[in-house]
Amino acid sequence: MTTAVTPSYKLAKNNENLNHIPGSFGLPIIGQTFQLVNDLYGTIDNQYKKFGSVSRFGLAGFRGALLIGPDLYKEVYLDKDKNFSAEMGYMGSLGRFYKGALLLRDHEEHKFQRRMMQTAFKNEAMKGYIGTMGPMIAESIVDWGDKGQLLFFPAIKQILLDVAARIFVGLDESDERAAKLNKAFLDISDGLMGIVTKELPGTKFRKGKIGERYLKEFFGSLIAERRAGDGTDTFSYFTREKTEDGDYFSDEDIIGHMSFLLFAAHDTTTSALSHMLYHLGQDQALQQRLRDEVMAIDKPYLEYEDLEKMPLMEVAVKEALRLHPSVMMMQRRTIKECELGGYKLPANTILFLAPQHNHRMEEYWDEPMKFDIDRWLAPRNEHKRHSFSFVGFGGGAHKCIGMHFALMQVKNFMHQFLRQYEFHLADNFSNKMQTVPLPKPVDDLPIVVRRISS
Ligand code: HEM
Repeated sequence: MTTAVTPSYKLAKNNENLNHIPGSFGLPIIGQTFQLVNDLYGTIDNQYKKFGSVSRFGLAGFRGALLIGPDLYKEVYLDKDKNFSAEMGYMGSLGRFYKGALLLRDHEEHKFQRRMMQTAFKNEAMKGYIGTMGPMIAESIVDWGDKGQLLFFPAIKQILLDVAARIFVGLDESDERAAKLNKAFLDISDGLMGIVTKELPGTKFRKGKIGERYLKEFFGSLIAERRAGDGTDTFSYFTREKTEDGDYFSDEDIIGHMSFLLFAAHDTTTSALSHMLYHLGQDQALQQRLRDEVMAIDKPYLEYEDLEKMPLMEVAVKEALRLHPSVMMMQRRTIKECELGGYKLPANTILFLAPQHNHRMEEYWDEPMKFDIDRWLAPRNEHKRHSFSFVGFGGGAHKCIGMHFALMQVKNFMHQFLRQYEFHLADNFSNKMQTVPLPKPVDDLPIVVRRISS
C-alpha cells in the first residue's frame, strides 16, 4: 500500500511579504473588509486607479495580492505552468467546512475528482432533471398571483432548496429528511460567516459543524443503497461513477462533493435570479420581450430541446451576473514564485480575484453600468472582446461545472413565471443592494405580482 505524501506547498504558511507591491493590507486582521462590504466595486476600482492591476490587499484575516483585469484572470484560470492552488487559496475560508470539495483540489487530483461528476451533468441526466424541475416550479408559484406583494429572495430560495433536495439528492419535499438536509446545509452556510472558528457553544461555527456532521452521516448512510439502485438524482449518479481503473470513488469523496454541490448550486442561482428580477421589474418593455420568448415555446413545461429557444433569457441572466456576479471574490495561492502583471509574487501568496470589476471595465463593455442584454447579441457581441472579460462562472479547470444546470434552472423558472405573471418592484423597495457575503437586494426584493388574464 502506498501512502500519499502531502506536497510541501500545502504545508507552507501564507506569504505576507509583499512590500515590493503597491497598496496596503489595510487595518490589522480585517484589512479592507469594511470598505468592501460598503462598496465592493468602489473599493476595487479605487485600488485599480491608485495602484494598477496588482496591489497589496487585506480581506477577512488574509493578506495577499488583488488582481484586476481579464489578462491576469486568464493567466490564473488557465494556469499553464501549474503555479496556482485553488485548495490553498480557499483553505482558510471554504476549507473550514468543505475540505476535499472539488474546488479545493488542485491539478491532477482535481481532474481525477471532476470525473466523478461527468455523468451527472451530461445530456441524458439533464433531460431527466428538466422533467422534474418544470412541474415542481409550477406548483411552487401557483398562488403567487393571490399574494399581490411578496418577497422574492426568500421565496426563490425555498423553491431552489426543494428542487435541489429532489434533483440532487432524490428526496421528495414531503420526506422529513429533506427539511433536515436543508437545515444542515443552511447552518453550514451560516457557519462559514462565523467570526469564531472554534466549536464553542452558541457559535455559528458550532452550528455549522453539527450540520457538516449531519450531512456526512446522511450521505454516508445512503451510498450503498443508491449505488445498487437506478436513481437518476445527482447523488445516485455520483455513487455509480467509476475511476479509469474501474473502481468506485471513495465514500469520503462522494460525501465531500455532494455537500459542496448543495452549497455551490444554491445561493449562486438564488442571487442570479434575484438580480435578474430586479432589472426586469424596472423595465416592462424588456420583461415583455422575454415573455414573448417564453410564450413562443407554447408548452406547459420546457423540454431539454427548448432551452436553445431562449437566447434572450440566457443573455438576460448573464447580464445580471455581469453587473452582480454571485461569486463576488475568488481566491488562489501561488505554489511557486511567478510573475503577474510585471511583479514577482513569492510562493504561497494569496491572490484575490474580484470578477465584478472585470465586468464593468470600459475597455470591454460599452456603458458598463447599464443593464443592456443586447450587448451580448450580434452585431455587438461585446463579450467577445476578451475571453475573460466575463468570468461570472469562473474559467479554466475550475470553471463552474453546474453552469448549464444553473441556466436550465433559470430558464425553467422564468418560463413558468413570465407565462403566468407580470410584475414590478414594490413601492417600498429600498433599491439598496448588498454584495457581501452574498450579492442580493438588501430588503429581499419586494415585488408586486399580477396574474396575466388568459
Ligand atoms: C448562477 C449560478 C452559478 C454561478 C454564478 C456559479 C459560479 C461559479 C464560479 C465562479 C465557480 C468558480 C470558482 C473559482 O474558480 O474559484 C464555480 C465553480 C463550481 N460550481 Fe458553480 N455557479 C453557479 C451554479 C452552480 C450549480 C447549479 C452547481 C451544481 C449543480 C455548481 C457547482 C459548482 C462546482 C462543483 C464548482 C467547482 C468546480 C471545480 O472546482 O472544478 N455551480 N461556480
